[in-house]
Amino acid sequence: MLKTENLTKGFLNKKALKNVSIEIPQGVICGILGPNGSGKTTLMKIAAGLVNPTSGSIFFKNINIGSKTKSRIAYMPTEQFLYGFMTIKTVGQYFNDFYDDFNMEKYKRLIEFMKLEMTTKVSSLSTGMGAKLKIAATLSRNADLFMLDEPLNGIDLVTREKIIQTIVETANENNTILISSHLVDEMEKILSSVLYLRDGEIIIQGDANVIRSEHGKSIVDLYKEVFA
Ligand SMILES: Nc1ncnc2c1ncn2[C@@H]1O[C@H](COP(=O)(O)OP(=O)(O)OP(=O)(O)O)[C@@H](O)[C@H]1O
Repeated sequence: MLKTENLTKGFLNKKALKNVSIEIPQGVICGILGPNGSGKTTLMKIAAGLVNPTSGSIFFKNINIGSKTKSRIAYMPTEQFLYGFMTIKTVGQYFNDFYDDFNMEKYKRLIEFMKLEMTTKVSSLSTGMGAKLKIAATLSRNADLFMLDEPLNGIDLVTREKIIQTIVETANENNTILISSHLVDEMEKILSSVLYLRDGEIIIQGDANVIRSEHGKSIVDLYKEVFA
């Protein structure tokens, strides 16, 4: 579903991605795992069509990333991208107007599940509440590829569980979910595929069960070993 060939991205004298060649199949929840600065966000931004690679290629369903692919990809950045003056209700209306694949019923259900109120203004949300809103809005699209950059950061334990549950409910055989995270412990149980990124390079990639059995350890333990 998402394929890159020798993807490289340079910023001035820094290479954020170095010859990254990956293939992420349809129907998986794939973790992009790596420490700070390893290139996770850069990879997602290139796949979302927001950043151009310096060299190499990237395809989504065999089409070059561009205007055609953007409408099928739902990308949730780490930063808050919703306007402070909006209420949770108007965020839903805004998404509904903007994206043909937006499911307002799912949005209403997720807002309730996350214990948010439709009348609350974005500017008055706490960090964790803002994170829940971003997740609800992004996962209410019926996209083919969802990319969630650090969806659990700064979020309390109970809410992290809710977010994980929502991700699992959204996953199906027709879509792909890509999640970048440092909180590998909590992600382990839902990841069916993983990419380990170090310093812009892919060091391990593939099916989570195959990687577990090849290395004789969990995804978390392998993470600790590789990045120790
Ligand atoms: N716009 C930019 N200008 C210059 N350097 C950049 C830019 N964006 C990213 N970088 C550099 O590219 C490298 C990879 O950054 P990236 O944000 O992709 O990492 P990350 O794995 O998402 O990190 P984190 O976990 O801290 O969010 C870092 O060294 C970063 O400083």
